[in-house]
Amino acid sequence: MPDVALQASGLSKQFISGGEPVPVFCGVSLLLKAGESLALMGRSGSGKSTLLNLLCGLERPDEGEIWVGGHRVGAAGDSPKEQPGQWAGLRRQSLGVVFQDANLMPALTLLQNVRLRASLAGQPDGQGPEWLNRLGLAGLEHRYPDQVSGGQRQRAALAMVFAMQPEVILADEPTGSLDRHTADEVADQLFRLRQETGCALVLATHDPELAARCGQRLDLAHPGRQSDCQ
Ligand SMILES: Nc1ncnc2c1ncn2[C@@H]1O[C@H](COP(=O)(O)OP(=O)(O)OP(=O)(O)O)[C@@H](O)[C@H]1O
Repeated sequence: MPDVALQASGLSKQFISGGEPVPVFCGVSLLLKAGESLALMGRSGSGKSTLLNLLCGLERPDEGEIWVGGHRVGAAGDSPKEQPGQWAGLRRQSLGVVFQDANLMPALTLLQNVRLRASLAGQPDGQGPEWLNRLGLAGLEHRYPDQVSGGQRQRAALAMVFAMQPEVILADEPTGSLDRHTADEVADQLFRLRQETGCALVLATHDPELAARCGQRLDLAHPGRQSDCQ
């Protein structure tokens, strides 16, 4: 695994709403080595999800560059024709993305979801039961996502992402919809497995306790950040 897992430099993004530009953030930079973790903090609407979308290629930056595993993969001026395939390959193999919801395919069991994700990443799918077991889901392998609780779905989504053995996990409020006790359990499993596997982690969260478990913190609500945007 390369030493620098994820790097971004000078990222800026604005949307157009009602014909008017709406700046979200400007000049955002970050650097994560293998095994490091970063909490993305900021009030609602400060751009946490938007930044995660840039870091996994679902949105393009207006300015700035992104490197994954030492390779420059995204820059503001890149041809849109070249980028989708490159980013899709990274999301298949190197970038494990955990969104707030809609991570699991509803027509597949938890085990089938984990196996599919592992095999798409070129990893052994025979370890699916083990990943589910490590996330505390033994016995639920053959249930469908709508037959388990929200916390169990979040754990299955994490099992799926760890089964990819990615270089980087990007997680958007992975415990946001859970009660405190379940959120703590899911967070414990997330950080334990992150440490074991050595992947880097970027975590968008409103939860200061969860953020405190990350080695680095980036606050998108920092005063002046949006007013810096021209
Ligand atoms: N496709 C879009 N078109 C226009 N504006 C958008 C679009 N997507 C996001 N925005 C705006 O960009 C800003 C940042 O949104 P984003 O979802 O990244 O914030 P967030 O920090 O993740 O919020 P939350 O904590 O509520 O999830 C918001 O003002 C939002 O309304």
